[in-house]
Amino acid sequence: MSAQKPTIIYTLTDEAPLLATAAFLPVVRTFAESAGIAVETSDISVAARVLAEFSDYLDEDQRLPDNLAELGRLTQLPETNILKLPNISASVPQLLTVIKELQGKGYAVPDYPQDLKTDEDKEIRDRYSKCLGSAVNPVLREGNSDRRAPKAVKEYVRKHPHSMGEWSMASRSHVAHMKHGDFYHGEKSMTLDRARDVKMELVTDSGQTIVLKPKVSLGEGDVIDSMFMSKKALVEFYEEQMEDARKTGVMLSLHVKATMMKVSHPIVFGHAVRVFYKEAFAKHQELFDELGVNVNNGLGDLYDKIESLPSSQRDEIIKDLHDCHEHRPELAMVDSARGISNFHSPSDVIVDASMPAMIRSGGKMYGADGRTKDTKAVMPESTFARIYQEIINFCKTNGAFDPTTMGTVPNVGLMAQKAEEYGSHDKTFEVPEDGDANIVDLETGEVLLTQRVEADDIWRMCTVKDAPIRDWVKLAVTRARDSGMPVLFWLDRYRPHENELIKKVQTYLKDHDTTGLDIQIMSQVRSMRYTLERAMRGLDTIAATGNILRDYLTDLFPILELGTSAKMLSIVPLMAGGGLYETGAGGSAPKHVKQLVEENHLRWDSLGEFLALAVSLEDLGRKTGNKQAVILATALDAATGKLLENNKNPSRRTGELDNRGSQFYLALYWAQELAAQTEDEDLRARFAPLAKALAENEEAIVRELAEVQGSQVDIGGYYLPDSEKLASVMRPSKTFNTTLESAKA
Ligand SMILES: NC(=O)C1=CN([C@@H]2O[C@H](COP(=O)(O)OP(=O)(O)OC[C@H]3O[C@@H](n4cnc5c(N)ncnc54)[C@H](OP(=O)(O)O)[C@@H]3O)[C@@H](O)[C@H]2O)C=CC1
Ligand SMILES: O=C(O)CCC(=O)C(=O)O
Ligand SMILES: [Mg+2]
Repeated sequence: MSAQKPTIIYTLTDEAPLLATAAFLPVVRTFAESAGIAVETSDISVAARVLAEFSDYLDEDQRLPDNLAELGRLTQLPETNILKLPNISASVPQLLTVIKELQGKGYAVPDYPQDLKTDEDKEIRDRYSKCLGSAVNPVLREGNSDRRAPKAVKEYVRKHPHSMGEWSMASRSHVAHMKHGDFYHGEKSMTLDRARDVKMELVTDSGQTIVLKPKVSLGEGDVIDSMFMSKKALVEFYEEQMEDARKTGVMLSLHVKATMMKVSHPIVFGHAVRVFYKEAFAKHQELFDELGVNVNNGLGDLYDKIESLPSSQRDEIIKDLHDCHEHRPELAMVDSARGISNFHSPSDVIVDASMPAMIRSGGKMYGADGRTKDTKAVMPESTFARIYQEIINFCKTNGAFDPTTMGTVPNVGLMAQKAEEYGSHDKTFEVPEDGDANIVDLETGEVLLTQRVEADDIWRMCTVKDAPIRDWVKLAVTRARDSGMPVLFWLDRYRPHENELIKKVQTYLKDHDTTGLDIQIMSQVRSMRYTLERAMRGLDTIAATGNILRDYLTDLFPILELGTSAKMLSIVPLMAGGGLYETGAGGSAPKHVKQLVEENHLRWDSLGEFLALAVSLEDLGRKTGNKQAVILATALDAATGKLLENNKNPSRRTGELDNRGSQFYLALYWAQELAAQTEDEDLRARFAPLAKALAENEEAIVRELAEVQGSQVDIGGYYLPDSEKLASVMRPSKTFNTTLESAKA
């Protein structure tokens, strides 16, 4: 970061948000620099993270610094101001494509070792695992989460509601989750009486002690959990559900979050694929083992691996796989036109986005024939699955929500310092043998938590530090006070972990003046019910939740309320005093890249960026006493309001206004707001000519932006696009570019 100049760090990420950034950054810089603010970039794309991790394999001029680690360090400084766009949390199949693209571009990064034969293989695999899954967010999110729909967005939706599928009382869609043997039913939890170092060990029935995690340092008041998922129970559950779906003729879909729960959920996913194709696996297991097939990476992995076989052998396998469909239920599809099912890749169906999409569509998903159908949504882990059944019940009884009248459900989520599942990745294991899985105090040898496990069960430990819990309670009280809304803590006293949290919430609430506030604690299912009943009547309710429900609810409610979580304000007040401003609550929208490359239309909505930038500028202005930054922020908010009022959001249809056009309108309205304000003469004088020039050229610019649409474009790569090609595709209006350039000091 520059020593004197106040700085906003703008992250460069992946897929659609990276494309949008190529167009938006020049606009941001033009405005920010007028207030003496530097806008620096930090590339934390999955490609950049791989290159940084394997610098030692690269030529000197190809090397990249470890930007993520640097940003992680900066989160600990009070002056830090980061604008974070969504990034890919890569599954193994995605990582393999990244590696292939980088190698094709002359970067000598090593192959991803599928089979661990040597120590070197293991080392490379360990290094790659740092780039897998949710590897960025837990590092940067050194604060709890505050996500909400701004008033202007709610007002916009009331005028321009999105479509909602109809719910029928006769809908057969439902959620299927385990009733025993999953993490929920086998959880143990405790609050530490003092700081302790612990280890995770398995004492096998054969008398061996296997240390799985040698040391975890914990502080006084930290909450720790030990939980396991029984493989036997999981496989039985899948078998039952698949049979039930077949018998009753309902489609089957699987919803996991293999990216965020990057160790446990790929395994959970893999078992589903193996059970579904049981006979084919039984017949070809030996060959699959030889080929190194790993269906934790999806059926796509199997298809890739059998490519190398002689065609007769390959055809036999494919036939055997197809035969399995004869006595299995119909599978929900990700892309029915291309025959890509729900089992193809663990990162294609991610529960936070997939369940809300289904609920928004009246409980339906796509089948192989391209038609939408009722579905059995299989979500093995019951801990959080039950909330979805509750909303399905509600919609079946009361019909779909009406976006023009429904209340809003903001979220205050516990996630700082790798809270709960965020910190579980290096503490999750597939159990090698039957035995006792113990969390043991390193100094005293005391067994703090013990579980009876069997071979192939998944055993994991989660932790939450005490300070983030205090901070979360404080944030919830602050939001209740600022908004006047009631707060519900979604905590289930029958779940050991949440029972520990309840005690802490009750204690820490006493640190605050809560007079006049409506703060309640209810189990997840009751919380859902209570919140939905209120939302239906137009009433607002803040959900204060743990990390997973933070993730699930901040897609669920925005998708119902606003049609997309891209229109959310998503703030992470860093515990060290800085700010992390996230853009929307959604992901990196791979489908949008496809449309851009094929038709040169980017339907990505940058509203999340606009909203986040305003808060980032305001925060920077207040903290550094930079009045111009605050004026920029106020003007930007007004411009965003005008953009919504005039409905200049990107359209989904090629040929109509897209992301680039929407950004042009934002620049126009922002300049007009600055030209109209009277608080700062310098800013007025600087932006009045720009406002005038952009307005005069509106027609030419919109035409130039529309003209390019409709044909293919080349951005020189997917994970590591060529920056010049990207700039030329994303900035196609000469008139806009030169007008913007003319505003520079
Ligand atoms: N904060 C983060 O870093 C996050 C990262 N991710 C990562 O993103 C990737 C994709 O995840 P996925 O589950 O497909 O979820 P996404 O949120 O990326 O996509 C789901 C759908 O939401 C819509 N959408 C999301 N953002 C926007 C936007 N700004 N403008 C318009 N529409 C939007 C799109 O709908 P449509 O196609 O109908 O236009 C999109 O296809 C994964 O790698 C995942 O790990 C996911 C969530 C958060
Ligand atoms: O970190 C991730 O993988 C995704 C995070 C996410 O979906 C969210 O924060 O809403
Ligand atoms: Mg999410």
